[in-house]
Parts: sequence; C-alpha cells; structure tokens
Amino acid sequence: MGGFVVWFTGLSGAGKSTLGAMLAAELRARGVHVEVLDGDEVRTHLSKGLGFSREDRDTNVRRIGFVAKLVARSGACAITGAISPFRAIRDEQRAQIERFVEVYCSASIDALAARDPKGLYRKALAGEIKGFTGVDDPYEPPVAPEVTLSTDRESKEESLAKIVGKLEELGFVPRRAAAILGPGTSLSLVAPHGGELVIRVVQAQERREALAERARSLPTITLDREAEVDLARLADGSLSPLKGFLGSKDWLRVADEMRLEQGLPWPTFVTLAASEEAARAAQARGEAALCTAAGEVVAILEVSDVYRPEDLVRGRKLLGPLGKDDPEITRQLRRGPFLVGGEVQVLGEGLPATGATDPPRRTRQLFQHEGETKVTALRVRSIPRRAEEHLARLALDLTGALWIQVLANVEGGDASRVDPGARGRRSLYEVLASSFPPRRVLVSDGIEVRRSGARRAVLDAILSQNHGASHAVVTLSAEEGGASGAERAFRVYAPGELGVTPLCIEEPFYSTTLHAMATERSAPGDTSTRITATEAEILDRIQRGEAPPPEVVRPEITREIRSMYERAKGG
Ligand SMILES: Nc1ncnc2c1ncn2[C@@H]1O[C@H](COP(=O)(O)OS(=O)(=O)O)[C@@H](OP(=O)(O)O)[C@H]1O
Ligand SMILES: Nc1ncnc2c1ncn2[C@@H]1O[C@H](COP(=O)(O)OP(=O)(O)O)[C@@H](O)[C@H]1O
Repeated sequence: MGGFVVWFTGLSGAGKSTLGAMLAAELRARGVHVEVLDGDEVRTHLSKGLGFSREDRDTNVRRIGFVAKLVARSGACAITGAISPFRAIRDEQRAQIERFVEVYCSASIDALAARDPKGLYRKALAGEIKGFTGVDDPYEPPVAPEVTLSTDRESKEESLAKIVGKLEELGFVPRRAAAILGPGTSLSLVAPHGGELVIRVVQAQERREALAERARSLPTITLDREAEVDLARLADGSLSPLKGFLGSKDWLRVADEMRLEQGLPWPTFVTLAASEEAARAAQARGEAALCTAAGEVVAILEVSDVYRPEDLVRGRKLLGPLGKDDPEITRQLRRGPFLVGGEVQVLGEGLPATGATDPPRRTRQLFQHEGETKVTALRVRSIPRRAEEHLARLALDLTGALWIQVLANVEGGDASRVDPGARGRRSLYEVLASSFPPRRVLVSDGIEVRRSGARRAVLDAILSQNHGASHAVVTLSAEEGGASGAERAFRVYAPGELGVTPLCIEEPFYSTTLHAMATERSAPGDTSTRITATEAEILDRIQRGEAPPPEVVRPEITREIRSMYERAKGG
C-alpha cells in the first residue's frame, strides 16, 4: 500500500508516545511495516546533545523528518513523536513527504500538569526549568492537521480509532476484516491446503545468521526468475503445503495425476532449474546455497535429488489427466537442463516483493474473525475492464466478501507500452473498488511467473485457499479450454479434496443484444454481438489519445490510466 508518515505533535504528556505505540501495534497487526521515531528515543540517539533552544529544536525536528522520509520511501510507515512546536518546521517536513498525516494531540495545561508523568510541569511551573514548551516556550498548534485529538477529554481507544479511521479513509492502510465484513460478522476460515500454513522463512534472527554463515561454504545455485518468485511463495506459505522444490517422484506424479507423490492434490510444477555443474555439486554436497541473480544468498536447499524431466518421461506415454499438449508439461520439459529437488530454508532477505501486501498470514488476519464466513478470491492479471468488474460483482453477490489480488508478470509487460505494473494496476482496482459497497472489498497486489492452462487455474484456487478464501473465481481463455476446461481440471479430484470452491466462469463481454455483461454461456452467439478488448488493445488506444468504449472500460478507469501515461511521460 506504499509508505507514509504519521506525525504526532503536541505538548509534553499530551499522548504522542502512548498513541504512537498503540498505533504501531494496530498497523503491524494489519501487516504494515512500522518504524517508530519516539521523541525521547530520538534525543538519545539521532539528536544526542541537542537542547531546547529554537535552533536545536528545529535541527531535531528536521533530522526526524529526514529519517521519516526515508522510512516512508522504503514503503514502511514512520510514526514520529516529537513535540515539534513550530508550524513552519512541521510544514517543511510535510512538503518533503508525499503521504503525511499530522496528528495534533491537544490537552489543557491543567490536564497535563495533573498528569505530569515526568514531573516536568511541576518544575517548569515552579520556574525550576526554563523554556518549557507550553509554559514559557511557544507551541504553535497546527492549522489544518489531518487528525485532531483531545486527549484530555477522550479515551486512548477513541483517540486511536480516530487516527486509524483517517488512515483507512486515505487508503494508507487496509481495513480490518471486521470492518470489511461489517461488525458482528462471524468468520472462521477455510484451512490452508494440506491443513496448515507451511512458512519456510527462518524466523529466528540467530538461526538465520547461522544458516547464512553455513551457506558461505556451500555450492551455489542461481535462481532464475520463476524459481525466485516461487521461493518467495514458499517462504510466506502461499504454496502450502510445499516445503521446497519438487523432487523427481513428486514431479512425475504431478505430471501424470496432478498429485504429489503422497497423493495430495497438486496441479503444477514448482521446480528449481540448474546447470549440470551446479546440480552435480549440490547433489554431491547434499546442500546448496540459493542465490538471486544479483548473487545474494537467500536460502539453503537440502537436496533430495537431481533429475532431468526428459529422463523421467522417456518411453512413457505421458499424457497427464488433461490430455496431450498440456502447456505446463511442455513448459517444464523446457526447464533445466537439470532440476534440483529438496526442502528450503529461506533467509528472508532479497526476495522479490511478490506482493508484500498480501502474504497468507496477513490476509487470513484480515478475513479472520469468529464463526463461519465465505470470501471469494479474484486473481486478476489485467487492468480493470468491465469484464473483471462483472466477475467481482458476481463474486460479491455470492459470498459477501471479495479479495482482489492484482498480479503482474515478473517478466514485466510489453516494453512498447507503459506497463502499469502490479502497483499501478492495484491503484486502478482501488478506483473500481470505490464503486462497490464500502468495506466489502480488499485489494492487494503481487507478482507472479505466468503459468498457463487448466493447471494454472487450479493453482490459483489453491493459492487463494492458502490466503483464506473459500471460493475462487476461475476463468480460462477459450484457447486454454474455457470454463469447461477448468471444470475438467477440478474434476481430477474427488469432491472435498480441495478446501476451496472454484467458480468456473467464461470470460465476460458486453452483449449488444442483451445490452448487458454476459458470457458465452448466458449469451451464446456470434462474436459480432460482443464488445470486448484485451488490455493491450485498451492501453494502445489510450496511448493514442482515444477512449475505449465505456462498455469495455469504466470512464473513470480510462481517466486514471491516461493520467498514469501523463505522469510516465512527465518522468
Ligand atoms: N524545555 C523543554 N521543553 C519541552 N520538553 C522538554 C524540555 N526539557 C525537557 N523536555 C522533555 O523533552 C521532550 C520533548 O522533546 P522533543 O524532541 O519532543 O521536543 S522538540 O520537538 O524538539 O521541541 C519532552 O518529552 P515528551 O513528554 O515525550 O514530549 C519533555 O519531557
Ligand atoms: N486519549 C489519550 N491519549 C493518549 N494518552 C492519554 C490519553 N488519555 C490519557 N492519557 C495518558 O496521558 C499520558 C501521555 O503520556 P505520553 O504518551 O508519554 O505523552 P507524550 O509522548 O506526548 O509526552 C499517558 O500517561 C497516557 O496514559
């Protein structure tokens, strides 16, 4: 959701530290990375030696603003808690920080003197301390803060709710599931595939450091983009119950039956490609250090086996349950030259942001409440057209809660046009979500290696289940087999083997005979009665200064895309 700064200001004892700590806890519970720059702590480190003269206070506040800006630019939330008494200096920080929320903690001097947690008001009022803010040193209240609190008249919880409400309203933080699904909604979520979330990132710092040290002596395997993104998904539990990359026995049964060696449904391949030299070295040692293309060690692999897919299929009529020309098998036979299987321990740094806003733990937290609920997942790979909106409304009508995960291909888009990327697409879906009933739709984003065909559709459903969704919208293009092709893939498994219910729908279009959105099933007929367009066609038209038909894209979405182009051209 992007970084931002929450800037508390107010007299000593007004509540900056207390509310800052409560806010940090609330945001962390929502999966937001938070750094707190508390006034007292800053004066122990960053501003050590500074006093309370006007010049020292200005220097102190400028240093805080500089660090807060860096934290926000890295995508995290910075919470600052200095008195910051002078308006001009606060406004100077606001001007440098794109997403700045000023929280004014007001309280009467009498109330503060009564609190006096540090006994400073007593000393200041007795003249023992000179130049104490609010007593004999100026404090300039904000003119138009985003949030104004009266901490001498409202409870801490009321104050906190005002701050969080503003951050939600600004779209800086995701809403809590209870908010999305309405108060009193009771939720208990579908279990992850295989029964539990399998998180492969090493949590303990010490263990992580020990593994990083051991990795220095291991043979290395460099991750290609597919393996790097899959490793990030193994790390956060999205690919539960996998603990690593497929070994040869799993590979063969997945190809043949869309199951792991032990029989659990698993539709497609999660594999680690390596050169023969690297594969042999890893096999000889029994372990390998996995590195990004930049050479950063990000995981340790315990090698189960090394194999070549073509050796596995030689002499076999490998058709798989989906028949010949299975695109995923074809694609996997091209990976290599060797594949290395085994469990991974992820050291947590350096992996691509596969959608840091939506690892399963966080989406489950957001959906989780009590009792029973239904959440439909809609994984989208294009800008929001009327087609995606139609699917979203159908899903919302069915289960009452909708999670839209906006995916961008890790290989990037077509260089000939401005690619909105995952974040850009996500902001377009936020525009779309604003036309839905409030607090019913959660939008997050991620990147993926684009897989194809019915196996990808089943993987989409399992990824959605691991994130807590009970239903998953599944669409396949006509070339990939359409809704019936997807349904055939899900029929490989017995009812109930998957915890998620797939909603297999043909790709929607605008029907000129029905004057409404429809699909092949509800409006069969020739394509001359259909209005639709691919993302590429839409982006090209907008780039040429033309507007796509409103039956294909909402005008407000077109306007938002056009402004993206303007910003991209403006640099
Ligand atoms: N003269 C004077 N005026 C104001 N405050 C004083 C002073 N001397 C010490 N203290 C203690 O220092 C804390 C304020 O430091 P800040 O860095 O927040 O102040 S400033 O923003 O640089 O003005 C403030 O702590 P908080 O209670 O956290 O605000 C005071 O407890
Ligand atoms: N609505 C409120 N918001 C914040 N603090 C409050 C509120 N009501 C009472 N308090 C109390 O006021 C004191 C605020 O102290 P602190 O957070 O250290 O202030 P500051 O950091 O601004 O100096 C705490 O003892 C807190 O429990």
